[in-house]
Amino acid sequence: MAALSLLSLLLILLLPLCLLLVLYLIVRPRPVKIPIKDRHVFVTGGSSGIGLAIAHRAASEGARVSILARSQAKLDEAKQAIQLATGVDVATFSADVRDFDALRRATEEAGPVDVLVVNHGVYLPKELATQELDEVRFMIDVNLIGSFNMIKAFLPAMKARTDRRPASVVLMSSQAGQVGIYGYTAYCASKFGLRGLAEALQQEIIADDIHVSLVFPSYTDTPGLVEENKRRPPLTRVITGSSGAMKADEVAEKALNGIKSGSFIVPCNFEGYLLAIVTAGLSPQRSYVMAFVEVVSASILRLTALFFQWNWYSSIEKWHAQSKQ
Ligand SMILES: NC(=O)C1=CN([C@@H]2O[C@H](COP(=O)(O)OP(=O)(O)OC[C@H]3O[C@@H](n4cnc5c(N)ncnc54)[C@H](OP(=O)(O)O)[C@@H]3O)[C@@H](O)[C@H]2O)C=CC1
Ligand SMILES: CCCCCCCCCCCCCCCC(=O)[C@@H](N)CO
Repeated sequence: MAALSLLSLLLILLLPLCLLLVLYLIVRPRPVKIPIKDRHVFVTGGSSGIGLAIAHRAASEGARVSILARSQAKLDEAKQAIQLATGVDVATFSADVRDFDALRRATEEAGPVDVLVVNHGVYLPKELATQELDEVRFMIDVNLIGSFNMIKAFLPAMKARTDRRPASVVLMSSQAGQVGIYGYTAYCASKFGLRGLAEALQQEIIADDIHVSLVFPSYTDTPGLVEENKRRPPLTRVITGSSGAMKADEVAEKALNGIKSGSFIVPCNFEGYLLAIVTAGLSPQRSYVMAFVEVVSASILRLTALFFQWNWYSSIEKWHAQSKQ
């Protein structure tokens, strides 16, 4: 009897250890560290919000920083703020990410980039039934096609870089790129699109020692969010109610840590970790510890996710019942 319980105890201990060992051996791509100090970090949308916070942090960590956005006035303001705080001279590029030729000119002027942070983005929430197609196209063009444009324009010089250390392409998604949310149809589509781009691109550029990170922030206090708040549909508010806004600098810290540790998926808060695990799917995973957590918690988190959906659909039902009265 005692021997039997000893055996089962051994098995209970051994099984997870074996799983850890297997995962340690098989996780791909292999772990990598991306240094930031003395490297060229290029941030789109670097004149405001999350992008500005990332540029700021990268500068204070000793990177050479360039920022790109449309408004030269906002770029100058950002440049000044970063210079005042860190003493680092930031290069600015005024261009629209929808204009591929302008991006080609920017890459020629900027020189090879080591960490390309494709962060720019626009969000105009509305139910699809009433949203004009122009607004839909605007979000897809800027968020998705604009990201393609950036990568197409900047990747050739990144591949040809003489700095042989590992490089990084970072895409700023959103939790709305992991789960569909009422009022965000076009925005969700643009951000879900980035995931397909990122997963496929990682396979294509791994041989160049370039590593993709996909960042998934929740609501973040930024000038963009202030505008979004003014037009967010009531049901969007109800469904996302539990998510308070993070500070842009907190998100920037999570993003930079994720980039430096070469993480493919970069969550930004606790909810984000749960979302990352439950939506892991076939995404690459470099960390055997995270892989272990994904494998053992998959079913319980799926159950949790179903409860979330139950809650969301109850809210929608209740809303419609009330508005009919
Ligand atoms: N804030 C939030 O709650 C969340 C944001 N995100 C994502 O994070 C990213 C940054 O968001 P946030 O900091 O809030 O945004 P902001 O609106 O504060 O800043 C957006 C930045 O992108 C630039 N930009 C916008 N359109 C273009 C364009 N066509 N070409 C070049 N640059 C452009 C803006 O400059 P200019 O207007 O001068 O061009 C600005 O620098 C976005 O991708 C967003 O989807 C994800 C989750 C939550
Ligand atoms: C196990 C399951 C855990 C589930 C947790 C689910 C939480 C979902 C919250 C989604 C919030 C969306 C924030 C996007 C904001 C954004 O991107 C802004 N730019 C939008 O305008």
